[in-house]
Amino acid sequence: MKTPLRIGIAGLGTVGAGVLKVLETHADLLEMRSGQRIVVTAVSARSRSRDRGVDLSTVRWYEDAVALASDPDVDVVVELIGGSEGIARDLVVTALENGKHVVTANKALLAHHGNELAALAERRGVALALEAAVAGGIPVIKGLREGLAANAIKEVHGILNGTCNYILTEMRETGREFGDVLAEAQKLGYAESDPSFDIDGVDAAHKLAILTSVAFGCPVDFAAVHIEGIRHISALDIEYAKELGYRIKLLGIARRNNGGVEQRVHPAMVPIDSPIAAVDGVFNAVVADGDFVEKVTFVGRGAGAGPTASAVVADLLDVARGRIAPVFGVPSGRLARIHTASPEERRGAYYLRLMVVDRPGVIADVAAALRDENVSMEAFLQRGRAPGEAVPVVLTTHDTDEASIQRALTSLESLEAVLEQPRLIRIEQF
Ligand SMILES: NC(=O)C1=CN([C@@H]2O[C@H](COP(=O)(O)OP(=O)(O)OC[C@H]3O[C@@H](n4cnc5c(N)ncnc54)[C@H](O)[C@@H]3O)[C@@H](O)[C@H]2O)C=CC1
Ligand SMILES: N[C@@H](CC=O)C(=O)O
Ligand code: NA
Repeated sequence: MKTPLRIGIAGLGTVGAGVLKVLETHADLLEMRSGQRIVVTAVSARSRSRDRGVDLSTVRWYEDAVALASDPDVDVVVELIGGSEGIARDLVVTALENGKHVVTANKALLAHHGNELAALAERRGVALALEAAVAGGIPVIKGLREGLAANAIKEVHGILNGTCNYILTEMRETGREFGDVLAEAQKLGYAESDPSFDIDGVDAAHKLAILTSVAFGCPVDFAAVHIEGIRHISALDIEYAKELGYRIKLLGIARRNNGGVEQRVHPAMVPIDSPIAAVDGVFNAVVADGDFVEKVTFVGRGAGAGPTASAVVADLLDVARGRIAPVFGVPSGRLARIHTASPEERRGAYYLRLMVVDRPGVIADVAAALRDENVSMEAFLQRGRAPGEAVPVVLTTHDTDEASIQRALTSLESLEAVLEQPRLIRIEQF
């Protein structure tokens, strides 16, 4: 019988408490599957008194999480504190330097420091496992790195933030306000400790940067991701999307383009009958397009205690089985830097909403601004009459260059009859 695999968990919040629960519930099942008992020998968290539903009285408690990384009775450090700097980074670096395996759900840390941490883990011959960091409970890292390893990947895209998808779904289905739904997502344990990371698209960008590295075999390059969030999505846009046959989703897209790879996170309209449009609530979806397998879609819960803990514990099983994969699918010295294609190189359709003064000649001015940039309109909506007052005018375009639509937008903004900043949402046809 093998000696137990001893783990130390730093951070006992939503995910940490979830991991304790899975380990307790499935102790025998996990041992049967891996051939090794997994035992928690040490923990660190801010509040010692909080009830986490699991008896921790025999477990060593560290006030200083970094000290846990030097405990001789810990084989694997599970980092569930969060944040790209400070304590989480110090803990992971110390654990790897001490030759301990690390399992983490921390996408911010990996997006900013993944390259050097992967190199350090390789030098020490230990695992740095990250399944929980991207799309929560969906085994998308394993899916790409192992299941699709025979393919050159052309594109990977998807819904990568559960909080935003939950907010957009609730707004659409119930007409509730953005702020109320966000508070609920926080209560459910979906949101980041700073929820602006969710709603401003930063969390999805962290995940996309990691996915891009695994999909294309390049170093993680968070700075290369173009990021827009969902703050400006209004109930009006959600209604118009419905009417035009679309749903609004916050998407992450990494696509080969002009010899490079473009990486973008932004809200997009997707056709209502596309598979991704049906992915609602806290669910995430990742679609990978491989040259031999073609499109593969992964769908599941992208946030919350149970789903995220499921991914953390699966990584612990890999460690117990002695399986140490290259962190990003390729040994870190062989990750090949790749040219970043600018978002300006996008070609596609767009939705545009303007608030204009309802008076003769305004629509002709709008049409002229688009004509001057060679932008062709596909649909046009203006309902109701409010002479002299603000009314919404909505249009969609045929495929056009991003650079052209951005120039047209600048002209439209400068029209005296355009009263608010125009809203532009990309339309993605998958
Ligand atoms: N909540 C979710 O659905 C998901 C979260 N993640 C990631 O998992 C990580 C943890 O997230 P949550 O559990 O949601 O956060 P949380 O805020 O619920 O828990 C964080 C824990 O870290 C502890 N902590 C903070 N500073 C500490 C310190 N200096 N020393 C020791 N402990 C400290 C807190 O006491 C708390 O127990 C983050 O990296 C997050 O991005 C990843 C996927 C899903
Ligand atoms: N805040 C994140 C948690 C999972 O990564 C999300 O909402 O997706
Ligand atoms: Na995952």
